[in-house]
Amino acid sequence: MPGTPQALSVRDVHKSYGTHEVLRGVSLTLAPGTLAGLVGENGAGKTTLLRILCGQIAADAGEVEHLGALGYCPQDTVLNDFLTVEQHVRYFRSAYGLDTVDRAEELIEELHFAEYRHTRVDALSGGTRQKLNLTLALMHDPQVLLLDEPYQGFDWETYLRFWDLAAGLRDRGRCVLVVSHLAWDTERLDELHRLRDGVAARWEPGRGTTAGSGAAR
Ligand SMILES: Nc1ncnc2c1ncn2[C@@H]1O[C@H](COP(=O)(O)OP(=O)(O)OP(=O)(O)O)[C@@H](O)[C@H]1O
Repeated sequence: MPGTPQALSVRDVHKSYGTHEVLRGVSLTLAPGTLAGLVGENGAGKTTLLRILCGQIAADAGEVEHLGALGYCPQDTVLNDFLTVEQHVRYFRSAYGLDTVDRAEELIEELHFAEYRHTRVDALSGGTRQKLNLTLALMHDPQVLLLDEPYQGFDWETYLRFWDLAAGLRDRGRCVLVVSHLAWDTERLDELHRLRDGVAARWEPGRGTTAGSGAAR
């Protein structure tokens, strides 16, 4: 809708690694209260785009804007093997400047791993590490969430809980972008975008792409 502030706005983003042109003008807009998917084949540039969106790397050209705080859950967990779950939460509380860890506690309960609160990361299963990774990305209740393959290693129950969590965030007005190499469970999404040949396009599986990639909603 014209005039409505977008939660995330990406305009004509370009990125090359040496002579390898990965992003060739990506445009994408997401409104507040949107649960969106971004799919693309291995190597399509999804992680590159997310790293640009969260400021980890610079684009060669283009503009990115977002409302409020941003949460980024990277594909690889960024955890310290020698710290417990609770120590990670305390560390991130301080990094985010939060008064309480109430939201982290809620997420730990929602994702069902409270029993590992005092366990060191090197003794956690891969799925539980990923639950902690997700909790750390969400515990400051960001307005915009960028989740790179967030359900890797989750068992079925946890996978379903993840989607409940994502839908709940959307219902509270958050903008959630779930990135995957598979167009899987797309009916859970409000909208789906595909990254291909360096550009993003709105995509309806089985019905093809829609011209004008940035013209979401
Ligand atoms: N730091 C880097 N230096 C050089 N090339 C890179 C770098 N990071 C990524 N690439 C290349 O850029 C392309 C896009 O990589 P990227 O990780 O963004 O893709 P992706 O869509 O996330 O892939 P996947 O689904 O496998 O995670 C790949 O060809 C990759 O090899």
